[in-house]
Amino acid sequence: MLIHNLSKENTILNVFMSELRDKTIQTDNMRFRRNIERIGEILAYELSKSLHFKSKIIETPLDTTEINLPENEIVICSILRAGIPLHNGLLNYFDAAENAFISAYRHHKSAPERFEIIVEYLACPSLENKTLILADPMLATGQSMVATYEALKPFGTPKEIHLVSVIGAEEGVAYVSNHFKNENAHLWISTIDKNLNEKGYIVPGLGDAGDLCFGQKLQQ
Ligand SMILES: O=P(O)(O)OC[C@H]1O[C@H](OP(=O)(O)OP(=O)(O)O)[C@H](O)[C@@H]1O
Ligand SMILES: O=c1cc[nH]c(=O)[nH]1
Ligand SMILES: [Mg+2]
Repeated sequence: MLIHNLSKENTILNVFMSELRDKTIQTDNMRFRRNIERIGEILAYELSKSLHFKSKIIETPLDTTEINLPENEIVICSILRAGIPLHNGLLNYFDAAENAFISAYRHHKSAPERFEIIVEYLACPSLENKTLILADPMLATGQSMVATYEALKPFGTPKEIHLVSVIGAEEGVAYVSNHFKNENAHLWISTIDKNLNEKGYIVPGLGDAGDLCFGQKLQQ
């Protein structure tokens, strides 16, 4: 799997990242969601550099011109809840993409450090020979991404897979990297943090992305 870590370069992305992480600024839910969406747009732009382009002739009012346009049939699959603003950002750029949604949440069992991934809802078009984008802002242990990919297998075999995320933990990045090692796969990520705490939260991270987007939920 090819890893594209955007934090290696200084860009405007750093402003959006600093606002997501800042414990005061991040309490503005609308700004938090919008910053994730804006990062989705940046990641879409970066990912677009790896698409397959074909030349097309366009007629302007004055003449014709040749331009290369992407040919990929894209399906964006986001993981509820926190995936929704990232999904919107990707869809803002990939106008013609088809869409899939999956609910994968970490269900904490008896001890806070133990959880399993519960997949309950799944809506997906055919993935056969398409370009699959899996979007989730947080890549902590990597289990949600992998459980999602496994749940999507009955919908067909994509010809390439792009994982899109905002913050990953080194452990989760290693886990998905290993899981997708035999696939034509890329990871597009804003930054990678060192640690995971005992509850599976990324450190320094930003906290609970789902809650920061949409408010706290009652534990099931
Ligand atoms: O890499 P992992 O260890 O699997 O963790 C990442 C997942 O955890 C969060 O979801 P959460 O279960 O908090 O659901 P939510 O989006 O509804 O808050 C996050 O949005 C990812 O989906
Ligand atoms: O740090 C983390 C890990 C998983 N999910 C989150 O929202 N934050
Ligand atoms: Mg959450």
